Amino acid sequence: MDRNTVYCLLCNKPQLSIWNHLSRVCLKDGTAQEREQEASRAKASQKLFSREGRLWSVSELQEFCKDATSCTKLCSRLQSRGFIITDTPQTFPTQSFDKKEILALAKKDIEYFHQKLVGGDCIPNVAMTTFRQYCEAILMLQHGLTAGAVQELSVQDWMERRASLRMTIQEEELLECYFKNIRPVYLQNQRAGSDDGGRFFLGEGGVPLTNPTGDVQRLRARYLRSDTEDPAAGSASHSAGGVETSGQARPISTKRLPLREWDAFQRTFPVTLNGEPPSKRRCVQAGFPHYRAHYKRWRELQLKQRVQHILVFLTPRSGTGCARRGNAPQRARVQTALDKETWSTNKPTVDAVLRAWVAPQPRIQDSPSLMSSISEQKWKGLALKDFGEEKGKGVIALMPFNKGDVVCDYHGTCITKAAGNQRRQSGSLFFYRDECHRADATASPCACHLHKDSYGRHMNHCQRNPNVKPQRFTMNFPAGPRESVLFIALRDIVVGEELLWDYGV
Ligand SMILES: C[S@@+](CC[C@H](N)C(=O)[O-])C[C@H]1O[C@@H](n2cnc3c(N)ncnc32)[C@H](O)[C@@H]1O
Repeated sequence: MDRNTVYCLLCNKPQLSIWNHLSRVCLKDGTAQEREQEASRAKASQKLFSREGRLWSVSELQEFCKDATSCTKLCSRLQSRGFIITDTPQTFPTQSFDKKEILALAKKDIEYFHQKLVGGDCIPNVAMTTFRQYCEAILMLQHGLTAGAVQELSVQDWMERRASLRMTIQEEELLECYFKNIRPVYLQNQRAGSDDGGRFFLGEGGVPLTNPTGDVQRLRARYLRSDTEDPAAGSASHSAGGVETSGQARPISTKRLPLREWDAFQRTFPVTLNGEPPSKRRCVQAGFPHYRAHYKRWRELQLKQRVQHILVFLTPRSGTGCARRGNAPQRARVQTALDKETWSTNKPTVDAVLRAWVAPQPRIQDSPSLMSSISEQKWKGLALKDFGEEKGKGVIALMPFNKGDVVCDYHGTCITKAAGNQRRQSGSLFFYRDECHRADATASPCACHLHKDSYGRHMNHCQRNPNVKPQRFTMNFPAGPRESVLFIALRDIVVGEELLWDYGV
């Protein structure tokens, strides 16, 4: 090609004189200024291509070309057309490359959802799971951690020893994003009586993972599917908002919907309580080829919304006396509530509503889950953090707390005022105001939990802007009433915030 040849970016053809070409063909009706701009754009593009565009590295190609054979073919084709290929290995790597390729294939999706999470957006559940699986895969495939080590990784390891993992900045950002945005959601899902064990990786229900190897396999299955389009192409082309509009997409299951495509679909056609899913024509016109899978998932989410709507309707409001607190609603009442709606299709059944029903929260004093947390000293969503010499340890939130939530207790023995005054030198006495008793948390570990350090005694002081306050409750334990001091959130608390209370000193 002549060194003056420039590709016209409007017709994508090589031109010996771009200016003449634009004035005669592609911009013959344009102004001189428009031609000038277009010619500069084409020349700049040509320069960029000569400087950088011919250069490809094998590792870059491996991102798009999943198996070694295709990658070898692609390299030789590009070389035959004048491209320069760097870092060509003697033979293409086999085993280790095959394993790691999943990181490259899923990368675009993960980066997309990373942006969303960092920007404060919610992402679909399936995207959260994939994101977590990707983080596990980074540690196992890129950094050689065993499945056991990934499973055992603790929150303290992450907060204090993550440097030893020697991750890249981007890898560290992804794992921190999981920690700050996804793990807290899982913790909030946790059922009473379950325990996160202080582990870094949790399943959707807020309990430790049991099978990181299986997770990496599931990640592979999502991206290395053989019965649909090339996953790399799927990931790259299904950009948010619009995707392949030409050609027939083969039907796929809802589980295999490209993640970003579903996310974009939900934003384009939000699921509403009384709406209809979009028609196939609208769906395809908007650039979403997998109509059936979208349609099915849209209806599944609508059904969930409808179940929740009926449950809210059936929840007793104070003073109405329509159902006794704590009792599941009667079938007839559920049926009546359903009959009041105008839904003719996608209508939940009475059984589905009853299955989703959860008993309303009992009063603090009667809450079995709080009593269990107090006796077992298991409080979720908290961690100890070392703030350095002067301040020492403190407690931080690992999940959001709402104003009024019980965060943890001040675990100590109840002693008399006189005994408390004698031990006053200690920094771990809690003084009930205008009462004749003290809570003493001096002993650590305490006699009742020899292997545990309680959170309450490590909470630091803040006079100006405390976010929790201690409050005394008489808890109605089955064995009899017991005095407890509970820390209550004074406002909404976000992940990573230190919990502080006003010592009143
Ligand atoms: C109940 S302990 C709190 C936990 C303690 N930081 C630890 O390492 O276990 C109270 C002690 O923590 C330290 N402390 C509490 N709040 C502090 C603050 N805002 N600034 C500095 N030190 C503080 C003081 O040494 C105080 O005597």
